[in-house]
Amino acid sequence: MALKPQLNERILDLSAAPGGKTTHIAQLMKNTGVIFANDISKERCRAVSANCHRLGVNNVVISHSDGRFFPKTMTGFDRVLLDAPCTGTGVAIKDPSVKASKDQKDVKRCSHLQRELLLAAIDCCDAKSKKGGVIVYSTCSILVEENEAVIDYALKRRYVKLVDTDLEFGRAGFKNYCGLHFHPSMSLTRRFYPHTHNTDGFFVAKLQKLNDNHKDPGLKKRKKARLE
Ligand SMILES: C[S@@+](CC[C@H](N)C(=O)[O-])C[C@H]1O[C@@H](n2cnc3c(N)ncnc32)[C@H](O)[C@@H]1O
Repeated sequence: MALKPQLNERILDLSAAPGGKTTHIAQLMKNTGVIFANDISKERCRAVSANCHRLGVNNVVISHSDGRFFPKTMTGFDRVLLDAPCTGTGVAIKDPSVKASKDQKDVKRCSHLQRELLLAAIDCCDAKSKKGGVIVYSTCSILVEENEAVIDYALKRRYVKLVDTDLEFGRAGFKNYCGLHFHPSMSLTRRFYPHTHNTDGFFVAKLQKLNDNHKDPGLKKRKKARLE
């Protein structure tokens, strides 16, 4: 797992239901430390609770709130996972209805929400954490709008850098795509395809937080305009 949780850490799973990854993280942490498992859906939070009980997990605190506002409640996590809500284009092989039920509006809506959630995930993470300061972003979509474009947006707004996912297979993320140009480090992200890797279509990026400030994306342009 790209998140690489360590014993006794403070972990946040920002959109956690039904809890597949939360319970796996708990297992890797041998039930030590604490995992905050949040999801916007109260109904789906019940599934997180049921799965934790079923698997003997006892280091999880479950909350249901809109992850975009989570930094207002709590920050200072060693590691944060955002397994983001997405169009699910990567699982079309299992659920062909995705192909007909999603349109460009859904893609835009998801991409917008993913950007907001990723900034929130970064803001919840502690850049000074001795062991961590790590954020993992994943989707089960293969669309650039939901993956590289979201990461690129965050790189411009927060002090984070892409690091190796340590995953042994998968293709490199796109640095350029249909006239869009992303940060050169985008090759550190990983794409997975059903026809190549015999998995669901999936995307994973790992970010290291460098400091807790926010970047001002318009600053360079304004400085340049002042000099001209
Ligand atoms: C891909 S699923 C997460 C799957 C989970 N990581 C697992 O392994 O079981 C995405 C989740 O995001 C939740 N979600 C959607 N919008 C959200 C928001 N604004 N804040 C928090 N969670 C949200 C959905 O309810 C859904 O459960």
